[in-house]
Amino acid sequence: MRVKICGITQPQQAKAIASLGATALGFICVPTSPRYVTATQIRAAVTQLPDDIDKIGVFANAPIEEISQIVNDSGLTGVQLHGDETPKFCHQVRQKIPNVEILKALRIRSFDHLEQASIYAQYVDTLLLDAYHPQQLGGTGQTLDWAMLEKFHPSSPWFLAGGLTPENILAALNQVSPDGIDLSSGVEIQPGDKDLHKVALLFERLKTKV
Ligand SMILES: O=C(O)c1ccccc1N[C@@H]1O[C@H](COP(=O)(O)O)[C@@H](O)[C@H]1O
Repeated sequence: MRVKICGITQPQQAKAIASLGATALGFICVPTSPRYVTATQIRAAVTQLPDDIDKIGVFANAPIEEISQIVNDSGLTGVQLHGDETPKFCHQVRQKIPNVEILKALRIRSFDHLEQASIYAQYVDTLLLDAYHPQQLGGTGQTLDWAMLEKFHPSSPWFLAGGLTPENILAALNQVSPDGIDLSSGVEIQPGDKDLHKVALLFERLKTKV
């Protein structure tokens, strides 16, 4: 299973989290976020990471030119579209930067909202389900109703996100079977400052999952 730790701001923490077992690291490219990092900051972390770690930039309603420029400048290998991007926009991003993984984050409000996922699955590589918050785009620590996802089997791989922690991860994975998990505030001391003890505990807990 893929494990993405998101909201990385410090190169040393990026290296440590990769060596603890993360398969992907996320960098927030949304200027209003307390976890925001510039392309230069991302590059400083990316250049110290092994090739087999996915480096995902998180964007929300950013213009395609800006996404493309940041990918080129930073060495990101994937982009997570976390705003109100349409399927058409996702398709245009793929055409502009074809060799980069495209993840579409959907902030799920209700069971009906899950239907959107099948539409997006045609245009992106990977889906990511996050909890809906009326004021914040992400990194909220709010969990999804996992029971709602028990029968969620989209045609593309998908990540479970939203309020995951070392404490609740096994309960979540007992209810749903995603291809990957994504944690941010659940493994932090404060926004952008990861708690390496919590990250280590997460991987200890995941090892007990059969
Ligand atoms: O983390 C942020 O500040 C952020 C800002 C804008 C869009 C997305 C953001 N984070 C993403 O939110 C999810 C879930 O986070 P959490 O585990 O509930 O704290 C995760 O995918 C982050 O990439």
